Formats: sequence, structure tokens, C-alpha cells
Amino acid sequence: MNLTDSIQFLKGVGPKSAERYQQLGIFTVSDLLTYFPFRYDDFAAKPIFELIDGEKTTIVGTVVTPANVSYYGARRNRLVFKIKQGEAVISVSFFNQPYLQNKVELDAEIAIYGKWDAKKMSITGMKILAQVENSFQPVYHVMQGIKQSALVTLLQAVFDAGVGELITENLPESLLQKYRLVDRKTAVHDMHFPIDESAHHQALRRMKFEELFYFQLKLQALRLKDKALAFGLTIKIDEQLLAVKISRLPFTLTGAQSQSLREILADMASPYHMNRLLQGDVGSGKTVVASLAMYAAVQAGFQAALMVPTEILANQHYESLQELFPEFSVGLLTGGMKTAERRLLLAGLEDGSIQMVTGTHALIQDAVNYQSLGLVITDEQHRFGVKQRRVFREKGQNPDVLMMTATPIPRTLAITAFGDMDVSIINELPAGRKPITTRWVKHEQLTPSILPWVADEVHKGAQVYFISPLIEESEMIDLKNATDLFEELTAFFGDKARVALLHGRLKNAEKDQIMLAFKAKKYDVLVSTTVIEVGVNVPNATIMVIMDADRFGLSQLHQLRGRVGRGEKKSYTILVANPKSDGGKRRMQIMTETQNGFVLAEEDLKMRGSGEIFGTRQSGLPEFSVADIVNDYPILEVAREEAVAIYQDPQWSEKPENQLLVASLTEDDVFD
Ligand SMILES: Nc1ncnc2c1ncn2[C@@H]1O[C@H](COP(=O)(O)OP(=O)(O)OP(=O)(O)O)[C@@H](O)[C@H]1O
Repeated sequence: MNLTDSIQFLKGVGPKSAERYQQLGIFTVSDLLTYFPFRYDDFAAKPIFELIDGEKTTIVGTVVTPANVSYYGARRNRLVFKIKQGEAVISVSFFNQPYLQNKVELDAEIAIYGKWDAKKMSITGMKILAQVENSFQPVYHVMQGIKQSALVTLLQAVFDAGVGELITENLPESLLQKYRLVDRKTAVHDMHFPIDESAHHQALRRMKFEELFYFQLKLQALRLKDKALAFGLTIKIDEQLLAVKISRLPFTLTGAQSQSLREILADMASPYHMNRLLQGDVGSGKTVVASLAMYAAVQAGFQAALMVPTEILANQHYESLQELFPEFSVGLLTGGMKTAERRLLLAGLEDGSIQMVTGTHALIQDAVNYQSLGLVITDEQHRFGVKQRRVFREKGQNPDVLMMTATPIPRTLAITAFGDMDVSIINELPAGRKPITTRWVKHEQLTPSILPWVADEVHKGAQVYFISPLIEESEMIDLKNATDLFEELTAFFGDKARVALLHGRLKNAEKDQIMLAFKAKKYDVLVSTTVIEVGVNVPNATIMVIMDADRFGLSQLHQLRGRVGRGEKKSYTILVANPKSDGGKRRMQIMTETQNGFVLAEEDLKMRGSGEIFGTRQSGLPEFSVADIVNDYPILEVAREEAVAIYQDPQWSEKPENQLLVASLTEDDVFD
């Protein structure tokens, strides 16, 4: 038998079951060996004083009463008897397994696996164990037509036939020693049939390291390949002009902004392809950095495009680019544009008369052609997905690509999801920003205390956002909530505040109008659905009230809160919520405790899992078989360090000690 043999030829596997195994991804003997259990049941017997209420466990004792079956209902029955362990008497019941009666013998020793009830000193049995059974049993994900026991038998047979001996090592000896990892042969065996918990732990640790290390090696390979193959543009930066532009900004750049800008410009100036992520907490000033990079590209004779997730944002950027760069012709492209306008804009992009453009995903549609696209910036890139970012890159002459995100991505995720990218981080807020005070209040407090306080603040010149409760399942109810809140507030404030309403159902022109009017202080209060969640910049707005805040995830709350505290005035966020779940309470609590987006993102990740933050499919976030990027973060970091270290030597793939790696990577087509 060989590792590459099809499992169809194994004893006990017919063509039918082979097909079923294939649906589990098991084609060869090797696939079978690396089809690991997702958990283990520990059937080891425990003395009853060690047991916790509700625990599943094995209890061994002597049968002291005969087993009785009583029937009730149509077909239900219950088997009852008592056993004794030391001086303790334990009641045992089995439901709907009357045939077990034969296995219960008075005065004989018996081992029962089931659920322990500490109060009643009883166990609800699931099975009666043969005493010889290995106490640590693997449990696999199976499908209809394949039984747990059949899979275990098959694996056992494969190991018995000595196939386990054919498993070869794929990690260098130096790493095995450095991290005291068990060899692959032992690990694979012990993943299925560990003799005890510690053997399993060691096997798992080794397999996780292997998985994450290879993943990181591939990322490094891809990153180099991307740089080497995809020859980018050389964009000649006019440092002097840029310096003048920077000096004319109404503020000085923060250290982190300057540093990020330098990194971006260096990428642009190099002949390699830029593949960089610009990451910064809400309000840290990413847009300014991006705009300056666009400026440098246009000065060098290229076009620059900025793609954002919503039309409101596209408009906002359009305004600010025009204001910053009156010397250029700036375009705006959104889905809701009139045909004539659109045609004009497309012609301008094609003949090069429009130098800078901002817009939504309309920017990457087929009909859009650029004369000399040199730089593409995408904002909130995880909303676009990895595929779209490729499409954009393929437009024009392989432009440099910069991705921006205001979602603070925990380091764990950044290196897994974006490990093939360079990352610039703005980890500093502009000087003069004051911390945002966040309060969590109950609904009952809204009318008596929050609204009068808001009215007072409005009187002193504050502008306020009210976010209506989010109903993701229904746009209609979502809209109704916003409208109700708008009416309630209009009635409450009367002539004390001018209230406006913004929601997703409005026409784009209407949305723009409302945003512009709010910015121009024609309104004091803006009631909105989450359409303003990201990017909206009205520095004079200083109060954010979020209704039913517990319906939102932490990252979303953080983004919403980021709409205030964008100027020098003291800002507040009020979370109005009566959460029912512990998770909801915890989220409200954390929001009042920290304003650090990275801390919040880590918490969010822990509470919700990575899939929900990014939507696995969209983000291209890899799925692992044994590793878990949240909980195995320490292993991930080490694996990354080691992978980077290997690639630092340009000749690494020729060294004898790395041949195992080269072989494995070649098998996975990484070197194509
Ligand atoms: N160095 C600075 N000093 C003072 N103010 C700044 C500085 N940089 C940016 N700002 C201002 O701070 C506000 C937020 O900046 P910007 O919109 O660029 O942030 P952002 O990181 O894109 O925010 P978000 O992620 O929330 O969209 C803007 O009003 C901007 O003019």
C-alpha cells in the first residue's frame, strides 16, 4: 500500500463508499491519514467526587439492583437500575434502549458512559462500555453513508498495515528541535489515536505549526512573485512640489502620516508593483495621505483613482479633492449618474483630460477606460473583496495599488489575510484631539435626561447624529425605525433644533444635499440609518447617539463613534440600549472602556469569530484544517517569523536543509 493509492482499493471500501469519502475530500490514503478528528471523547472512568454537574463521563460501579424497563407513551421506555461506587449509590437510566437490559448483571462491575447529574446523584446513560475500550476516542465529521466506526476501522487498518511508516517529514530538523515538535509520523498517528491527552496535545501543536508555517511560506512566495513578475510603473515623484502642497495644508501631518506617505511614495517610485495596505484607526487622517499620493501620481503625468464603498463617501471625497487640488480636473463616477454626465466623464478618463477620479465600484466597470492610470486607491477594501481588487489592477498599465482601511485589523488577521501585502499603519491621532466620552444609558433615560442635555448642547452650537435601530433583515422596518425616530425627535425638539433625516432609500442627489446641508450647519440633528457608518467627515459634529446600540457589532459601533471626535471640540457618544444577552451587555461595557480600535477589533474577533468580520469568502481569508487563527495566534506569529527568515536568504531554495520545503511547495504549485 502506498500513500498515493486511491482509497477505493482499501479493504472494506467499495465504489459507493469511495464516492462518499471523496465528498469529504478523501481521495487517497494520504488524504485519509490527514483527515483529522474534530474532537475526542474521553471515556476514561472518573470517581464521582471529581465529576462536575452536567459533564459527560464514564462511571464504573457494581450493579446493586436488577434492571427494570418501564414503558410510557407510544413507543418510549426507560431502563432503570442502581450501581454502587464505594459507599455511594448512583441511579442509572437509559432511554429507549430496552435491549441493554441483558447487559446489566446483578453484582457485576459495569462501565457507563453518560451525562452526570450531581444533584440527583444519577447518570443518564448513553452507552455501556466494554472495559477494554481505549478511553480516548476520536470523533470525525462524517456524512450520511459513512459511519464513525467505519472510518475508525479503516484508519486502524491503514496504520496496522504499516502505512503510517511511509509518512515523511516536511519540516526542517532545526525547526523541530527549536520548537520541540514531534515528528510528522508520530503526529499524524497521534492525531487519530493518541494514548492520552498529552500525546494529542503534542500532535496538534505540531500539525498546527506545520499548517501555519506552510501557509506563511506560500504567502512569502506569492509576495515575491508578485513583485518580480508584475513589473509596475515607475512614478517619478516631484518632492519639491509635494513639499509645497503639504506646507499649504491647514495642519501639520502627524509623524505617522508622514511616515506612511513616505512608504507609499517609495513604492510608487520603485519599478516594482505596489501592494500596500494603509491602515489607521477612525479619524487618524488616512484620506489626506491618500490624496497626497494621488497628487504625486498626477504630477508625474498619470491618472489616479480613488474607489470608495458608498456614494455619500464618493461625494465627500470629490468635494475635498476639488478643494485640495483646484489645479487639477477631478471627476466623480457613481452608479446613479445621469447618462450624459457619465458619458462626458468616461470620455475624459479615456482621453486623459480628467486627472483624478473618485467613485464607487462603478469605476471598475467594463465601459471605463483610462488613458494612463498610475495609481489606484481603494477605501475599505475588505468590502470590495480580493477579486475586485485584481480587476482594478488590470485596468490601465498595471497601476500601483494602495488599499485603505479604517477597520483596525487585528494583527492576527492582518498577517493571515493580508500577509502578502506591505502594511503602513497610522497609529496616532492628530494633535489636539480629545478623547470621546462614551456613556451607556437605558431607554428609560433617553427622554428625561439625554434629550434635554442634547437640546442644551445644540443651543451651545453642537451638531448631533442619531443612529436609528438597525434591522438587518428588513429594509422596510429599518426605514420605519428611522422615520419614527425622526418624528419623535422633531416633536421633542420643536424649534430648539433643526432635524434632518437620511436613509438608504433616498435618491443620491437627496442624500448629498442633506449631507452638504448638515456640513454647512443648516441642520443641528441628523437622524440616520447606518449609511453614514464609514468615512463621513463633519468635524463640527460632536455628539453621536446610537439607538438600540446592542444590535450592532463592536467594529460597527466603533466606526459609528468615529464620526465624532474629528475636530478639536470635546465629543460624546451615547449608547442607548437595554441588552438582553450577555454578549450585548459585554459590548456596551467594552465600548465605554476603550476607544482603541485595535483592542475593540480583537475583542470583536474573540466574540464573533473571524468569518463575521470579514465574511470569509469576500476577504479571501484562508480556512485552516487544524489551526485556528484567533486562538493559535502565538503559533501563527512564530510560523511567520520563521517563514520570513527563510526567504531572507535569496539562495534558500538551493540549500540542502530546505529541500523538504522546496519539495512540498513544488507539489502545491507555488513556484509556477
Ligand atoms: N495631521 C492632522 N492634523 C489635524 N487634523 C487632521 C490631520 N490629518 C487629518 N486631519 C483632519 O482630521 C479629519 C479626519 O481625517 P480623515 O478623514 O483623513 O480621516 P480618516 O482616517 O480617513 O477617517 P475615517 O477612517 O474615519 O474615514 C479630517 O477633518 C481631516 O481634515
